[in-house]
Amino acid sequence: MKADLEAPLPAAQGGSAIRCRDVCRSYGKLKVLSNLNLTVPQGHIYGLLGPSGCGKTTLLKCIVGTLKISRGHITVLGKPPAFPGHEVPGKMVGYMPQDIALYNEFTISDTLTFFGRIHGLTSKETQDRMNFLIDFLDLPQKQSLVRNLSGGQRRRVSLGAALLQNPELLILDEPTVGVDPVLRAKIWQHLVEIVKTGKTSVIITTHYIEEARQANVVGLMRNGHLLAEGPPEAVMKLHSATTLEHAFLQLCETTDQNGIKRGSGLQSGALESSQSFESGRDESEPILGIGQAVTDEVKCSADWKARARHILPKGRNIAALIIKTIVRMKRMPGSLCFQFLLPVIQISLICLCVGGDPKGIQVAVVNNETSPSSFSHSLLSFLDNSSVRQVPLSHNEAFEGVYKGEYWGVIGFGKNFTSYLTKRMLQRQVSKEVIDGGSVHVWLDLTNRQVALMLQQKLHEAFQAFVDNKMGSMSYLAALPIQFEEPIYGSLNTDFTTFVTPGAVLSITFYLAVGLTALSFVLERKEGLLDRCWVAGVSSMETMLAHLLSQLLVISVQIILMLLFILLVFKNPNEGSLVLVVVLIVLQGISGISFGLVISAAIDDEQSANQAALGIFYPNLILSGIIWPVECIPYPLRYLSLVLPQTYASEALRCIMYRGWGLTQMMVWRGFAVTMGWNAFFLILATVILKLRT
Ligand SMILES: Nc1ncnc2c1ncn2[C@@H]1O[C@H](COP(=O)(O)OP(=O)(O)OP(=O)(O)O)[C@@H](O)[C@H]1O
Repeated sequence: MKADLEAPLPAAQGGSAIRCRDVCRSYGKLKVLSNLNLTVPQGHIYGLLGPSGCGKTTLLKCIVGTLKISRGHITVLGKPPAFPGHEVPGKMVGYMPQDIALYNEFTISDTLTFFGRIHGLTSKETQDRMNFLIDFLDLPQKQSLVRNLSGGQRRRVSLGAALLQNPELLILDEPTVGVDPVLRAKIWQHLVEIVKTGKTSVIITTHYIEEARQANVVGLMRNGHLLAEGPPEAVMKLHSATTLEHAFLQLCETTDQNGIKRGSGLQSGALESSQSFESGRDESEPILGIGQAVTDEVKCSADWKARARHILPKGRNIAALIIKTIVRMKRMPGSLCFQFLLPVIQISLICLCVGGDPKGIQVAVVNNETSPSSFSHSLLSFLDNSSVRQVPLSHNEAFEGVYKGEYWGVIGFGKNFTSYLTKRMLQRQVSKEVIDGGSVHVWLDLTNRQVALMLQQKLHEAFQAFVDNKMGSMSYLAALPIQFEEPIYGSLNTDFTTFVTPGAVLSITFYLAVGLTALSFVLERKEGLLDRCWVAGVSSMETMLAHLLSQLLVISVQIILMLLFILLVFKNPNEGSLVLVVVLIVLQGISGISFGLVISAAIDDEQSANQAALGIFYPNLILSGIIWPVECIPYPLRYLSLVLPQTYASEALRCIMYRGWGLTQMMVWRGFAVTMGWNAFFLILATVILKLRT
């Protein structure tokens, strides 16, 4: 039978473009590829056929290196994928994933230019190839936006991106879905043409089994096994079938009858001893573990320079990714405005609505003195009218109003308030009755502490002003024996907003960066864009760096706008160095980006990413001492609070802005150190998760 299958291959083109030996891959407990052997000869078209879910895409992802195999061995164009110095992933391979995997905001021209940049093509080379591909693939005008194209047109643009750099190996995952029969024939004709040179090899999956007759070799896959591999005519002949589809059915029946079950380990025996066009493997061999010696394993080595080049990020790729982000931003002005305006709106709302003094608080006044020249009237005239609205009422009405929630308290004066207070001020010894009658009595609704505290403070201020007015230079006689001198830091009229603002700026910068990073990466991964760029030769490190740099541009504008608002519009004080202020906020933005990378590395869908970001938002905001001082947090929780990214950073920013401190002060450098520590931790964690998940 083997002889049958060996016969009709076209002229030998040298070695194999792809060799898979005993390849295994699982998703959790689901074993998708099981001891799979496959060989794509150099200069041939290999049609990989099989029912939906049999593992074709998984195999292609293992071949291009976006998925790591659990066991076995793969060589692509002579070396394992992602081997240092090897251009797979990279320029040598053109990959068209099953998903469209194109940036919707790009035009056709942008798309091809982007991949041209990554492959290091000159503008002229890209233009020439673009003109050819637009004509060949019957694409609309190159300035057409991808999002406005039909499904079939997008698929053809995706194919164009894979063909752009004339790669040595083309890996096409269902390129002809949604393509009309004329164009499908044209694509196959093109593939046949390009392999004729012997330099290009193609592996293609398709649901249209019959179109694979144009392939030089077909591999029939089922349940993660390769059932047969050989030239289409030979496979059909072997099963006395007139169509490939029929041959495939026959093969499935035969293997079912032979009791070949998934995971039994017998499949490769069935294939290699009988139906593979390639010979030479002893099926009694054990399945290979990683790192075990294999007879046909290619031994590769790379010197330290190649390894260093492999690890070091390439400026060309970073530049291409940054340009990509800028082009996308330009195409989404609404989203860009939102990114710039949202932090300004948020910080403005905080400055306007959080921490200020309550205004227009209704208070019932029960004044039993009737004379307008009485002390009670005089004292009430010093009460801040913008904060406290006095409503003169009878005793009963006043208390009823408070019980109904109409007033925040009752201020009461006895009918002899003026005479008792005068006695109290002038006489050394007075009776309790005089003390009582000469006091302002206040009953408060203390359910709102801020309102109650403000009322207490306003009453104290009014009394002090009244005493100053009545007693002039002798006012100290009626003052409390506690004197608040000029504050050392801050000013007497500092409100709580001043405390909240620095932490809020950090928190807004951090969370916007988390959200935008996580969302953009999760969406790019979901749409297959990250994988596609990776196969084109962009490393995870380059992707992260490019995102970091482009996001820094956005963060810088956000920070400038926020600072302009808090310093110039809301007149927040800043006694310290503006440079330190900006650097600390930028570092917090980088923390946000790094944390967003962690989320996107660990989570695949946007809903879970949103949940993760939201899940930590409130606990972090509350525990970081941003809206309420850390000193109020009970002890075991306070330790947790102190290790969070924004706790020491907020304190440091307040110290810079309000105390004018610099980096020599521990409370300032500690904020910078903790932020940088978190940055490093998040970046390392994201890299480790990414590595573990491939
Ligand atoms: N990321 C993943 N996590 C878990 N299971 C997965 C994942 N990707 C694929 N699978 C499962 O692996 C199996 C093989 O999927 P794969 O996409 O490789 O099949 P396929 O042959 O390409 O199918 P189709 O022809 O429909 O594209 C399927 O059962 C699929 O559900």
